[in-house]
Amino acid sequence: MVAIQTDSLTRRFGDVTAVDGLDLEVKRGEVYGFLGPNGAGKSTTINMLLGFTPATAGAGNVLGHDIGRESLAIRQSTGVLPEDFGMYDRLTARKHVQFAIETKGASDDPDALLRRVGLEEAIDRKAGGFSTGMKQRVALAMALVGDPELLILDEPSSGLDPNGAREMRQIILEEVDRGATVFFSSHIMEQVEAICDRVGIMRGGRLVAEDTIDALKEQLDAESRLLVTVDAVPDGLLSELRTMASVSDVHRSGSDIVVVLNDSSRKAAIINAVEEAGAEIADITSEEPSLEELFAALTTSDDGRLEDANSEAIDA
Ligand SMILES: Nc1ncnc2c1ncn2[C@@H]1O[C@H](COP(=O)(O)OP(=O)(O)OP(=O)(O)O)[C@@H](O)[C@H]1O
Repeated sequence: MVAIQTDSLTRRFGDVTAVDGLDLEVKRGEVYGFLGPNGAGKSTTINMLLGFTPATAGAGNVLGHDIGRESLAIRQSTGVLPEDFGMYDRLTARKHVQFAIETKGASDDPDALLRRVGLEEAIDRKAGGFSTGMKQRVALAMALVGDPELLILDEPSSGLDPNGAREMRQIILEEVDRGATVFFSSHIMEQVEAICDRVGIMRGGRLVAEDTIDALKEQLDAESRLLVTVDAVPDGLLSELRTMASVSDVHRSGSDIVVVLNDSSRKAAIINAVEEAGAEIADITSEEPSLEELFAALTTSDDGRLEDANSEAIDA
């Protein structure tokens, strides 16, 4: 079953094509991370999915409802945390959540929802004095009203401190456990890596990559690094390693031999070669590329190659 589907969805603002022929498919029960640099078209896509912005061309449906004609039904069964969330300064946190409960015809307990998002101390306080993170928590409580089938969260962790971001992650996982689908945009790669089943990466209004994080790393031929700590580097070893298959770089960094590989299954062969050359291995560490590097590769370079941006090398 599909939760979100778009077909060549396009939105232009004058000369700017914010979203350009987007084909998305998010399955029910999935946690889908919608990524991309500033201005890539994420919020515009979300606004079209919810009927806040009409599409210029293309089509889409959310939970089986057409985004052009049935946005009310979509919003009724979706919990939304919008990018710019306006609050009523003179209303308390409880009033905000009560308002969302009434709008949805739900029967939640507003205090329980506010406790769940960590705002138990501020239930009766007016939102005018809330910090950005507190407002974000109220918005999340409102999004959770009515146990929605789908949560659409635009930058859910913005303004949250590290504890808040962790709690947000926990709540998202609890929602998925009860069967919800979660579609969220984020710039926090750690968070995305921790909870997403799949990610889609937008650039210039187009989806430039979409898959599981592991599969994306493989598709990109992403480089992994093997750090072999040795007692001493035998003469000629570095040159020998450089000639081995799948090795793209070899250098020495202190007592480590750093081998950059574009096929992580070749690690055992490297370790064997180091041992056969007579070096005593004290430690072996392997570093896989991070989502951060993957994101940078897909959104900044034309050839999609990963940059080698880690330790400073001292060439032997
Ligand atoms: N109402 C609007 N009028 C004119 N241009 C707009 C409007 N909304 C968005 N845009 C433009 O569309 C493009 C995509 O913007 P959008 O807000 O969707 O990006 P985003 O990926 O959500 O960025 P961010 O990560 O900064 O939130 C940008 O060039 C933006 O300036």
